[in-house]
Amino acid sequence: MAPTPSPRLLQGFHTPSKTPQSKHRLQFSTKTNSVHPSPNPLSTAKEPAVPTEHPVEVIGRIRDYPDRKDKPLSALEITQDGRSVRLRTDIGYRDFSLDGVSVSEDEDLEGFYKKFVESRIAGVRLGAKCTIMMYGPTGAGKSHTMFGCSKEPGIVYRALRDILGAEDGENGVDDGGFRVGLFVQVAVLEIYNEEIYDLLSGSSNGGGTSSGFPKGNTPKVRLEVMGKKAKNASYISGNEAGKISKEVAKVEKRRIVKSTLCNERSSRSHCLIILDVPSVGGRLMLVDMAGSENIEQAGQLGFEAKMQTAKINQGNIALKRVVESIANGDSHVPFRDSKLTMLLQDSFEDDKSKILMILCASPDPKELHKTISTLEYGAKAKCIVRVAHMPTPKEKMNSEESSVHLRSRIVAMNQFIYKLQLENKLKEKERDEANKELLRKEEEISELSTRLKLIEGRGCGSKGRRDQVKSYGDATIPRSPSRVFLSTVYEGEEEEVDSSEGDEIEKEVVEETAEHGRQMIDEFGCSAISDCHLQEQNYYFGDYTDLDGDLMERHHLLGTEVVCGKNPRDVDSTRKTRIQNIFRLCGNYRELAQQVKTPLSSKKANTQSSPSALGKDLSAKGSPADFAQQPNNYLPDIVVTESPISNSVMPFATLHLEDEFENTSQELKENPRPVVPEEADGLIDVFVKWEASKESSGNIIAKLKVLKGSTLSDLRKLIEVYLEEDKNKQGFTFLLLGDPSGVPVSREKETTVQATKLPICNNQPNVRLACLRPIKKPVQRPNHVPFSSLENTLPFSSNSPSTKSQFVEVFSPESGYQNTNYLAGLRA
Ligand SMILES: Nc1ncnc2c1ncn2[C@@H]1O[C@H](COP(=O)(O)OP(=O)(O)OP(=O)(O)O)[C@@H](O)[C@H]1O
Repeated sequence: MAPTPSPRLLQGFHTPSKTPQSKHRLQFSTKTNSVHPSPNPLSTAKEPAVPTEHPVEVIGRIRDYPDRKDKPLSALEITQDGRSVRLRTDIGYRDFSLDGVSVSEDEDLEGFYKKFVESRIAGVRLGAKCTIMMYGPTGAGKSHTMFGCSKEPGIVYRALRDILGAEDGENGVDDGGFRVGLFVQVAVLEIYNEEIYDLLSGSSNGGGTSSGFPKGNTPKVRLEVMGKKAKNASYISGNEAGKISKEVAKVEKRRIVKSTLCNERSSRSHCLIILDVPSVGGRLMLVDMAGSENIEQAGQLGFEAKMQTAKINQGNIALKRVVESIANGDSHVPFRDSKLTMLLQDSFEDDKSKILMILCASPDPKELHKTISTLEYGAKAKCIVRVAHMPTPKEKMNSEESSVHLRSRIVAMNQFIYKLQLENKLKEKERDEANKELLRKEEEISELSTRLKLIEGRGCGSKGRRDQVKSYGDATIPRSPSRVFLSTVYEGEEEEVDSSEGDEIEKEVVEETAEHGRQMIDEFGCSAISDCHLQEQNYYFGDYTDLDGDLMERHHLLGTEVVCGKNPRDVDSTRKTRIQNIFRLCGNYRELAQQVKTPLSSKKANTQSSPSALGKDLSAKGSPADFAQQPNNYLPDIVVTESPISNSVMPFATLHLEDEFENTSQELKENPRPVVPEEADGLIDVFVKWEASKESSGNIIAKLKVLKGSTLSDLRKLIEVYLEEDKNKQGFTFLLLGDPSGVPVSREKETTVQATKLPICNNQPNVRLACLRPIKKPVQRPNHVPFSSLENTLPFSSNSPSTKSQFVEVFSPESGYQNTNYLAGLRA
């Protein structure tokens, strides 16, 4: 027999657009006659997959024959998978697909409960919401399944036991204490003639309360529906399943029953047992519906009976319409059509709620039409699917606003983070700079501390040395031939040197022999002698009055003495100017020394002209300090320390000593030191004057000491140094004969003409006269830097490029060959 669904159901699937106001979009399928209908028709369509769920689970329970002795062949066949029922008739059969089918003859209540209900009850303990409703015609076993019988408890008591926990041995069930302690609240309602009654309320002494149990057969309290719940419903609460079960069993007997043709104790009302688990938010609704019987078949006669039956069916019919409306996607779901549907509204609308519909049916072929009607209803309910909640436009807008707000906050936070990172980088940079500055300051402090210690260490000695300087002036120099260590701070004065000079001028304490000072005092009558140590090179000077009564100034540096007239300008000249001259001398000699390595004490070296040989001998002697400590070697009066300059000036210091031996005092003669080859050489005095002219009187302007082997070029350097202080300094040429009739020596020949070629002065063989012819063109003198290279320090008296180049060839480091010749010339 072909299924005959209602024309409305055959209209097919709903469309979501039809349920814009439906909070829960339930979908209903009409494929109830298929053997394996899909619960979700959308799953078979080629539409985008939408998350759905199956909120209504339909289970069929086929009761036993009332009379087992004379039972006909069953009209129902259960498939092997236990999910489909085949209804056989005389003209064919009809299959109904359910979620499960149980035959009570084969499966008692316990088995049925465990198989289809127990899992739902467990979910309620965890906070799920479940509605279990019994649907079927009268006498089909709804109340039997829900409440059981004396032999076996029904779902209500099993659920209470499972949720609350049964005492050991109670109801013959030992749960091992698993379900103990869960607190529940239970309300029992009855819907009769479309009125809600509180079965827990009313008692013989005034009615039940929420905290007590109703006593006696007191009138039932009618309740109003507020929203989706019965207002002011009584409830029983506790965690003892036994006590609550007893009360539920007691009030269940208060239901209105009536004997009908189909059921001796037919339930004339719908009974709802509502169990809440507040601690977890779980809810269990157990609904035993009144029989959906045919009025005539039920044998209800009379207007009142028919009206009662009609009211009973009102709930069933309303529930059926609700299911169909939800399934059809109607804009309006008639929940308010009956009290039953009003109280069941949450069961359909709540996303967390599931419905377990138990279809009770009789295997009796006489009840076939009622069975078909019941199975059709169940099949419809089974096909209801719940589409996942779709956000409403308002919710969507709120969500979008929320997303925009969050994005703006993210942007703001990113900007804030970026700002903090920049500030952090700046602070790190400042910290690094501060650390560097701190390190610099620490280095300065360390350096200053070192200087302070050095100064403090010199302090005592300096005072003594200054005293000795004074003794120089008083001509009380000890005449011991032994080395007298005379040390002074630079120039013996406490004046601060100009900072620009101070970097180059190192104040050092030096050891000085008494000979020089004494010689300057004895021979020249210097009134005061000051000495200093410039870059580890001795320099001392003093004033004296020469035989002509002229005030002269005598300088000694590196074996070279410079004697010059004490120009009145010198009185006003600063120490700085004097130091500049001395520095230039030192610079020249340093440069020379770097070019030529001359052994000091080797006589052979005096005749050797090979630079390599000279250097070799020097290296054989070791360091100057080692050399000075060798007993057979001459101890220079200049204490040479380990420094590039002192090493470099060592040969010239020795040369100077040769001269000193020639002019040695008696004490030195009494204690002759080993004569070194250089002692055979001597110095000649060269008086310098300008050629007499309109501008010059021709007086002697300076007296210089040079080596006999010196050339005019060498002499020029000394003169130019002297002339550095002369503001009217001019270039000059040497007059070989010392008078206007003399022929000037060209600059090119100055390097080849020895100073001894100059005319003898005052008939003294070791005295020469250098007459200078001024070159009119003034020469701009640059600011010289102490110890700079010669070409940068010494002024040029001629603009001739050849002269300059020659000059450079002699003294520049690149002119090793010429330097060698120059030294050889000096020594010759
Ligand atoms: N599975 C069953 N096994 C044994 N007896 C049953 C079974 N189902 C029902 N009965 C018996 O059938 C009778 C009717 O059952 P029940 O009262 O449960 O029907 P009902 O569906 O509730 O009918 P109504 O709608 O009129 O209340 C009861 O006496 C009950 O004991």
